[in-house]
Amino acid sequence: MTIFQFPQDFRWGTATASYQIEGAAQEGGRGVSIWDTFARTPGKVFNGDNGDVACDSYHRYEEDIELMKKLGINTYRFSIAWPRIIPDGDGEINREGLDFYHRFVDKLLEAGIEPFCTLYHWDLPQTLEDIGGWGNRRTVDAFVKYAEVIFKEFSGKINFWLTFNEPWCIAFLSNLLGIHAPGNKDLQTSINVAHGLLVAHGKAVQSFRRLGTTGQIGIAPNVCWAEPYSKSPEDQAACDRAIALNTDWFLDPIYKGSYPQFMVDWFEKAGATVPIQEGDMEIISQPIDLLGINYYTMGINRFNPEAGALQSEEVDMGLTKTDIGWPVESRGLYEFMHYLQKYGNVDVYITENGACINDDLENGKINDDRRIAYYEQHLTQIHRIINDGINLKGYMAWSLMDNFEWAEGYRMRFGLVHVDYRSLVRTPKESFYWYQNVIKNNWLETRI
Ligand SMILES: CCOCCOc1ccc(-c2cn(C[C@@H]3NC[C@@H](O)[C@H]3O)nn2)cc1
Repeated sequence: MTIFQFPQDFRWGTATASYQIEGAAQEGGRGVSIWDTFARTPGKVFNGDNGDVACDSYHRYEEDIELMKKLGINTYRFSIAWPRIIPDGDGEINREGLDFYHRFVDKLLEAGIEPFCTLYHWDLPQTLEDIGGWGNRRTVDAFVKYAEVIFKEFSGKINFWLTFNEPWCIAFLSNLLGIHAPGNKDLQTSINVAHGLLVAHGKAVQSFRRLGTTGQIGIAPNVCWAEPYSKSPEDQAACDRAIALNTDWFLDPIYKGSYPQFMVDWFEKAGATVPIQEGDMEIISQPIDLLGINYYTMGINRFNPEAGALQSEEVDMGLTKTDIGWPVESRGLYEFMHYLQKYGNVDVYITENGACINDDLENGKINDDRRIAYYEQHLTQIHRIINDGINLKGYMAWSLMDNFEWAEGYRMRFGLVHVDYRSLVRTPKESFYWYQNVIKNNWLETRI
């Protein structure tokens, strides 16, 4: 057995997102989001599942906060649903939506839990998608207006802010691969979306500073760490492209004021260009205070000219997989965090990490040992990373509870707490109690 002690000020938390847990999709003045539309499009979401009810956290948030208190977390990452605040995307403010989040945030603060707020976690008002979504500058300006409403309302209550969750998913998973909403499958569209959200990010950071909003602000890319299947230069280049599209494509503009040229050249060969306007890169590269990093798995990749826009194919190496099919390999988190140092030793929070393990109730318990093993491996890497002097300041497990896992619907379960979607009864899993013990001790006791 080994004991890994964490820093005294290390933040322990969990993460969720509005569309995945709230439900009440037609309540409180909420408008329609692209995920309401996408989920109702036949064949897009497993079993035709949608977020109409989800975990009903809109009504059960006090019960959720009691679970957080029991878990012992001091930080809770959530997202605000833009369609609850400005239902048609760019028009009237919905006071009822603001009041809901005030009640929620006040309860969190009462419980001694730090709110860690994501402004955009994929639920774009449908009216803005109807005019071209993030590729239309009107959507960018509407986002800034929405962000300013939230900054003015919650400054002083919220001190940790993220503009966007997983920009690669927003741009490429959703507009090149078509797997998430709105489901486009076009390279130029996806590059336009990526650029639009980056400009929106930069403008929102400018507003954050101008309004004197309390706290720190950043963005949360999801990581793709890939290592070459062979020593061939082609396989290494295929890995470089896969890593860069999730990370450098977004963080180079933010930290360096320019896109990674080798990727710009790669896409130009495919006939796609970045729609940069005068002043965009200066706006995008507004200094930020922190980074959220979402890590789930890593890949062993090789060059394959038939393997999509990047010609980079992940090879199945026979590793243990979670129930969503992702290899369990915590080493990639350690390697990535050292890769990230090229942007400086910036303050980083792991804003998502977790395992899809679909164990169900057995005699009133959920013995999700595989999830415990996943967390033990990844928290061991977190300890190594901190010991290397990297400014890793906190960790939020994905997720507090089972919830709507996008195109996978409700069949894929990432929660520390089981949700019975018929009764909405919440049941802490064995991993909940394991994580509770880590938090209480502020140390990790490995079993080997
Ligand atoms: C067959 C081709 O496949 C291409 C890759 O397809 C995917 C799908 C899904 C993901 C994905 C899902 N998650 C978890 C979420 N993070 C945010 C939060 O809302 C969680 O629910 N992270 N990444 C990545 C890649």
